[in-house]
Amino acid sequence: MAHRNSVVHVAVGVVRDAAGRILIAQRAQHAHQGGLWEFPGGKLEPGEPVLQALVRELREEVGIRVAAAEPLIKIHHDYGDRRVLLDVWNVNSFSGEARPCEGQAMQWVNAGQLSDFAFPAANLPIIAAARLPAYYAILEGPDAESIMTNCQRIIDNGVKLLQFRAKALAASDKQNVLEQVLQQCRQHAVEVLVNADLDLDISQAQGLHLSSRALLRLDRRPAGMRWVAASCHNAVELQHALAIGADFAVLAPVMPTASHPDTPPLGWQRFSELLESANLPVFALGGLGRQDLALAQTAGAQGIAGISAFLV
Ligand SMILES: Nc1nc2c([nH]c(=O)n2[C@H]2C[C@H](O)[C@@H](COP(=O)(O)OP(=O)(O)OP(=O)(O)O)O2)c(=O)[nH]1
Ligand SMILES: [Mg+2]
Repeated sequence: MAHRNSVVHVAVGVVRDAAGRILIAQRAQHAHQGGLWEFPGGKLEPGEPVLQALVRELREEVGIRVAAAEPLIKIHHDYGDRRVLLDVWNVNSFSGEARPCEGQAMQWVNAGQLSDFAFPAANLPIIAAARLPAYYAILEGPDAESIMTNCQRIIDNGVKLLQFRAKALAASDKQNVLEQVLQQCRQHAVEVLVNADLDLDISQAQGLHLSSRALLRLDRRPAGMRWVAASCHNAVELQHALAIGADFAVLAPVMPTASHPDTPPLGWQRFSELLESANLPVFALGGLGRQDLALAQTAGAQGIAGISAFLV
């Protein structure tokens, strides 16, 4: 029995096959959170490094040999009868065929199907993280033509998630340009979140992106949206994003950036500290490029967000 005040550190794997399907299993009825679905994994043994525990647990529970894993997200959760730290890793590289070694029910599912299964409460942000890509592009430009050119460049760079910000556009052009962007993105299966400050009809978009000011004005998640995201700069804003039920946040600026020359950058150390208690997928923004992805993930990020990062 775990001591009431100790935190149970758990290594968890989001295992993906070549087709991009994710492996889930059902927890034994008598176990903690029994009967619910989970990503395979288990408790670290005393003194055991987390990656070693991940490799051991995935071998014991589903019979695969992990070849490589990258950090996805860390979740702190208090179940009342137990406090856990879920240390979640992406596993895209493994050998052997997954099988239910402990007699548990097991399935490969598409990321979009994850919400059809009952998971423990702590898993909500893990499911968001598993569904989200590693890049989030912010679409800006001085006029309609440059916005459409930038949109195409972002798509050509393989980005699948985009925020329509377009702050500099004339108010009368915004709705029209948004519609063109939505059409272009739809053809390439790119999801679009619209910045809430633009005050547009977003019924055809996949989500809403809240500026930090818009975030702090809300006390609940806007209804009817597939994705709700928020721009954050500090712990208070991150906490508020979590409290209203946002799916993910963008935390900025990590590095010095030309667009906000007067804002002191957080740096990776502070960024990483803020993520320790975020319990949400968080993209790193500010002075970064696609080449910073591994660094960002090591600091606990979902990935990289940027304006110019995806135009080159
Ligand atoms: N593996 C896993 N555990 C999760 C998830 N979500 C979640 O809240 N948990 C919790 C439930 C448990 O309290 C804890 C995992 O412990 P566990 O019972 O699986 O540990 P274990 O595999 O070492 O099992 P055992 O040897 O103690 O039987 O983390 C998840 O997605 N995967
Ligand atoms: Mg387990």
